[in-house]
Amino acid sequence: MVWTLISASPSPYARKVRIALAEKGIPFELQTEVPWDQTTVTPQYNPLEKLPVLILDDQTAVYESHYILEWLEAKHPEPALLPSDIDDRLFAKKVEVVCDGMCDAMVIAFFERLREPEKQSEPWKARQMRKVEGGLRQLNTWVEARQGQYLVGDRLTIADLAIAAFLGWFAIRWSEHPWQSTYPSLRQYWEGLEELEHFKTTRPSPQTMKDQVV
Ligand SMILES: N[C@@H](CCC(=O)N[C@@H](CS(=O)(=O)O)C(=O)NCC(=O)O)C(=O)O
Repeated sequence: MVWTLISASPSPYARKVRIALAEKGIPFELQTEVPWDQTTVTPQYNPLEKLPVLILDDQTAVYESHYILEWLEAKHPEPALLPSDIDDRLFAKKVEVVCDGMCDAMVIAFFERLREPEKQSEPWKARQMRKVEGGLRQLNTWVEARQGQYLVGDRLTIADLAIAAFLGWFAIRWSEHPWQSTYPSLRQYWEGLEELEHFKTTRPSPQTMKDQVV
């Protein structure tokens, strides 16, 4: 029996896991859902009602993308998606923290904008977008300091998966944002990753939400 990954077509969090499973040669069935619709089965597997969820042969579930990646690294260490040097490992995880946090801020801002205009909080939206702008500045600084194609060391790591997952999603979620001209090094690094086999096959696409969320 193969594992099942509950995913959503735009999900940057799920894309990290889809790439990691493919890089590690682990077969899995992709179950694409809209977690915001009442038809979703996500809550049956994750009390936090969030995807991605990796469902194992015994129907137990692994959830929270950063934890799923840590779990995969522990259970299927080859090929490694974390460097062997402990400081490089911790740095790769720090990069994932920033990218996941930028995704979280974008999700909060997205739903704030779904409220009636008079119910939207401008300072709350501004606070979320500051996190995205600060995160982009930080990613660009890190990318400009890298040695080669990858962010950490000379091989693909979760840092690359996290940055590409955020930027790929951001590029469709907020296509008019000027980050690609403001940060040409970040764009060039991201474009290089998107040419890799398992990045090509996991490109994000928009989803249609049926039910009211906020
Ligand atoms: N911290 C979580 C965030 C996952 C998350 O927010 N998933 C969204 C879907 S998507 O934004 O990735 O497309 C979700 O299931 N949201 C449903 C909910 O929050 O109730 C992770 O890293 O896995």
